Amino acid sequence: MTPGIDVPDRRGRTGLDQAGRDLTGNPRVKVRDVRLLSSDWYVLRTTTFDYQHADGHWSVQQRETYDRGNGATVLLYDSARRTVLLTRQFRFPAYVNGHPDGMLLETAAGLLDDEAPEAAIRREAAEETGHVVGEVEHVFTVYMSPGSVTERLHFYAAPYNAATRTGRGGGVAEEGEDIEVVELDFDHALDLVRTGEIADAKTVMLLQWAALDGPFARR
Ligand SMILES: Nc1nc2c(ncn2[C@@H]2O[C@H](COP(=O)(O)OP(=O)(O)O[C@H]3O[C@H](CO)[C@@H](O)[C@H](O)[C@@H]3O)[C@@H](O)[C@H]2O)c(=O)[nH]1
Ligand SMILES: [Mg+2]
Repeated sequence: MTPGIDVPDRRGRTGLDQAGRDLTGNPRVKVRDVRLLSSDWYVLRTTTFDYQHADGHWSVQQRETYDRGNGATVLLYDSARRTVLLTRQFRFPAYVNGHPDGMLLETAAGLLDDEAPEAAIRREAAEETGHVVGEVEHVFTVYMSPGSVTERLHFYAAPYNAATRTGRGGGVAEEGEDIEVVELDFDHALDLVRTGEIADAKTVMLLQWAALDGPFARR
């Protein structure tokens, strides 16, 4: 009996070794085996598959995948005041890998929790920043780290202003979240990308999109 496979793990999941076994979309890939390495919070698997190379020969490959589900993020912007609303929170994985204090400036974001991406991002924006936004604009949906992490991240943008503020934000305290809401002048935010002080991929992508194609683009 293995938690996460035949009996529930601590988050109630079973069958975690089934992912990918039924894939048929790519005739050059035949999944042979899926081994669950960890399901303590998110899920780590190693998958063995036959892979047909471009020259026709087959080889056996093994790849670890880290599965934390899918996520969504939103750039909150105020065109009239030329500002954006970001969050600052402690990120241990960044801290342990060279970030000076692990306090990252990021666009509001979160995991989907079985919701549709648009519903999830409205909930996360409200929880993290205290703003209940109206229409959200879909920007793009991308794989953030396709060699190892399964996650697809859905990107959105939405206007905010004094009228959309309904609470203080800060995240869900019971989940251990401790999030500071940070309003920045848009040009200052772009400067922080240049200096490396904004070092979170989704945030860099949304700020550059806003300058190139979004609300602050020169047209
Ligand atoms: N106990 C426990 N809790 C965890 C663990 N990992 C995460 N959590 C909790 O799970 C929740 C995740 O918060 P969300 O707001 O849903 O996700 P996020 O971490 O902000 O993720 C967003 O940013 C990521 C980094 O850029 C993105 O990868 C992700 O797609 C999303 O946009 C938080 O309450 C966090 O404390 C863990 O190992 N153990
Ligand atoms: Mg979050």
